Amino acid sequence: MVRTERLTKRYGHTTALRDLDLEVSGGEVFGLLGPNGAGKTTTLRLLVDLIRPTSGRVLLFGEDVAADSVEARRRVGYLPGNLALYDDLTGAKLLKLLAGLRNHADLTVAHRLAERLDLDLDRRAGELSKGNRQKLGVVQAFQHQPDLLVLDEPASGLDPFAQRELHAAVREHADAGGTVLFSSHVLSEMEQVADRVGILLDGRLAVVDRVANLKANALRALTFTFDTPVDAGVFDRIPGVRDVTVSGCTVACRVVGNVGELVRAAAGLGLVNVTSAEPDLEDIFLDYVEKRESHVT
Ligand SMILES: Nc1ncnc2c1ncn2[C@@H]1O[C@H](COP(=O)(O)OP(=O)(O)OP(=O)(O)O)[C@@H](O)[C@H]1O
Repeated sequence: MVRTERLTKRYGHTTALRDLDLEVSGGEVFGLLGPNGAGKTTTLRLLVDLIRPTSGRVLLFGEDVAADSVEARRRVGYLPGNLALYDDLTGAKLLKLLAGLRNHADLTVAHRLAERLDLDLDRRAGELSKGNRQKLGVVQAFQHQPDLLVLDEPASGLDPFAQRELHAAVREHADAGGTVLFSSHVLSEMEQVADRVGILLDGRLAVVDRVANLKANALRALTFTFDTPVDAGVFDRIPGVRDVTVSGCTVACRVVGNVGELVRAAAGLGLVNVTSAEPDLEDIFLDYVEKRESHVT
């Protein structure tokens, strides 16, 4: 459905994206994850041919997007990161206008999704709150039931209820054979909905993997508090545990994989409290680099 070949975009001296090779199949939800400025928006805009690459190419449905195929464009739904709406139109009129531009008269899907997201289509776009504007953007991307959905940070500004409905709609779209590419800063969002995740850092695709693999292989930071000071050696000996630091009654460490043995050992030492931090993107990326280098040497 989607294939990029050495896709590169430069803005003056800034390389926003370099040598991206990516393939996404029908029925797949692919999440593009990365910090600010990593190149996510650039990638998605290249995919929908809003901007053209410096080098490399994008194939959608087996066809080069630069070929300007109207047929291929009809099969794509896009939610831009910087959503612009006609503020004087109501949601219903705006959706009708956009559907008309695509020769798509049936608004049933749009109305159903608006209802699920709790979006009032009778209000003018200019009167809508940020989150409700975002919902309208989501609905216009979905409304013609495109084969490919390209969504730039779709959950941004949505309340938890609307996020859950959005994620459900994304899953349903893929389960019906459609393809979804979406971007986010947040790993936990990927966990709920993506089949595979690509991590972009400084314009490079650093890792592509299933979410479960990324998480299972990531180092998790744990902090234990005990009722009396403990010996760090107990923790050092547990497989997968590293970077143990002790400060009074508190022990901090990082652990890869199963935390069962570590937690059991801690429980036997007068444990008062334990906190666990989600591995962040940078940590996951660094783990991968570390592992790759240790394979090479
Ligand atoms: N039109 C432009 N002109 C010049 N530089 C640009 C332009 N668009 C993007 N860039 C630069 O390209 C890089 C990638 O930007 P991009 O918007 O793709 O990142 P992003 O991952 O979507 O970031 P964010 O999460 O903040 O939206 C950044 O360094 C950005 O400053």
